[in-house]
Amino acid sequence: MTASILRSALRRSGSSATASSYFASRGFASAPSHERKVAVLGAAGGIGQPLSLLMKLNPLVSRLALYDIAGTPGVAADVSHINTRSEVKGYAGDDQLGEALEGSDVVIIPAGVPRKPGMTRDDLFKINAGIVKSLCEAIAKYCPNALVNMISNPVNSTVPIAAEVFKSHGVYDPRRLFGVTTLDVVRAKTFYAGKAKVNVADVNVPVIGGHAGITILPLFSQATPKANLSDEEILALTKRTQDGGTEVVEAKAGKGSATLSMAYAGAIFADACLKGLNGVPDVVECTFVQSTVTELPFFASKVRLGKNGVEEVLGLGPLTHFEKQGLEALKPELKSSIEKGIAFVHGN
Ligand SMILES: NC(=O)C1=CN([C@@H]2O[C@H](COP(=O)(O)OP(=O)(O)OC[C@H]3O[C@@H](n4cnc5c(N)ncnc54)[C@H](O)[C@@H]3O)[C@@H](O)[C@H]2O)C=CC1
Ligand SMILES: O=C([O-])CC(=O)C(=O)O
Repeated sequence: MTASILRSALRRSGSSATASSYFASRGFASAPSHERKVAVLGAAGGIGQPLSLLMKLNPLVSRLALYDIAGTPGVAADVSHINTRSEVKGYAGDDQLGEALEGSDVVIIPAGVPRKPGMTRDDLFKINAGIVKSLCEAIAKYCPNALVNMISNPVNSTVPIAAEVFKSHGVYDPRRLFGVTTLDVVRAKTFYAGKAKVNVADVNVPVIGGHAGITILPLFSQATPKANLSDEEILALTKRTQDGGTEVVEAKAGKGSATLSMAYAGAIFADACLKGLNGVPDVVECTFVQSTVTELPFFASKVRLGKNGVEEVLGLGPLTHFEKQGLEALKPELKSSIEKGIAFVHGN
C-alpha cells in the first residue's frame, strides 16, 4: 500500500486524490507543518510493521524512529525507501533505545506478546507488564514530554503501570498518557454500519470503559447516523464489539491477534495526537485516560486532544438502561485491572 499503489487504486475508483488526500479523507491530516518525531516501540512485530508503514505515509511525521529488541534494521531499511516526508531510522536493543526516544513527540508502544486462543488479555500481564515498565522508564528519562500511545495488552493495566512509572520519575502528566482503544471504535463502526445498512464512512460510535471483554462498552444509542435497531440487534452488536479481539485470535488459530486492523487504528489515533499537538481544533477520539468521569481513576471516553495532549475529558452523554447496566457491570473488573497495574510497579 505505497503512495503510488494508493494513487493507482484511487485512479481506478475514478478519484484524482493523492495519497495525502486519501488519508485526509479518512481522518489523517494532509498539510505538513511542524517537525514531529514519532517513535514506534515494538516496530518489528505484527502490529509494529504495518503501523510503521502507515506512520511513514503520514505527512505530519518528519522523523520516524523504529525500535525493537531485534529486526528493526530490516524494517527501517524497507520502510525508508517509501518516498514520503519522514526520515526513518531503525534502532535495535537496549543500548539504542535512548537514541530512538530522544526528541520524540509521540511514542507508540505495540511491544509485547499477543494472545493465543483460550487466553484473556490479562493472561499477558506476566510478560507485558515488565516490558511496558522498562520502556516507560526509558521514556521518563529520554522524552518525558512525549504523548504515549499504549497499545500493549492488557491496556487496562499497562496504562496504570505507565502512570506509576512516570510518577516515580517525577514526570507524570496525565494529559500525555493514552490507552489506545481506537480498534474498539473501528469495530463498532464497521459492525454498526453493516447492521444498520448505512455508509460506514459516515458512522460514529463512542466506545467507553476499558479494553477487555465486558469493559469495552460501545454506546450504540449515540451512534450516528441513527438507525432503528431492535434490542436484540443492539445486544448482538455490543457482544460482537466486546469479543472482536477474540474473534480475530480464534481465526488466526495460534498465530497471534489483530495486527492489521490494529495498525490502522493505531495510525488513526497517533494522527489525532499529532493534529492536536499541531493546534488543529476539535480533534476528538475515544481513549483510555486518567479520568473523573466515573469513580474509576482511568476510563475510556471521548477526549478532546490539543497542544498538550488531553485538553478535555468529555462526559458520557445520556445512556440507555442497557448501557447503564453495562457500565455498572464493567466497573469491578476494570477497577481490579487498574489496581493490578499499580500494585505491580510498587512490587506488591
Ligand atoms: N490495544 C489494542 O487494541 C490491541 C493491542 N494488542 C497488543 O499489542 C501487543 C503486540 O501485538 P503484536 O504486534 O501482534 O505482537 P508481536 O509478537 O507480533 O510483536 C511484538 C513485538 O514486540 C517486540 N518486543 C518485545 N519486547 C520488547 C521490548 N522490551 N522492547 C521493544 N520491543 C519489544 C517483539 O520483539 C515483537 O517484535 C500485544 O500485547 C497485543 O495484545 C493487539 C491488538 C489490539
Ligand atoms: O484481542 C487481543 O488480544 C488483541 C486486542 O486487544 C484486540 O484485538 O482488541
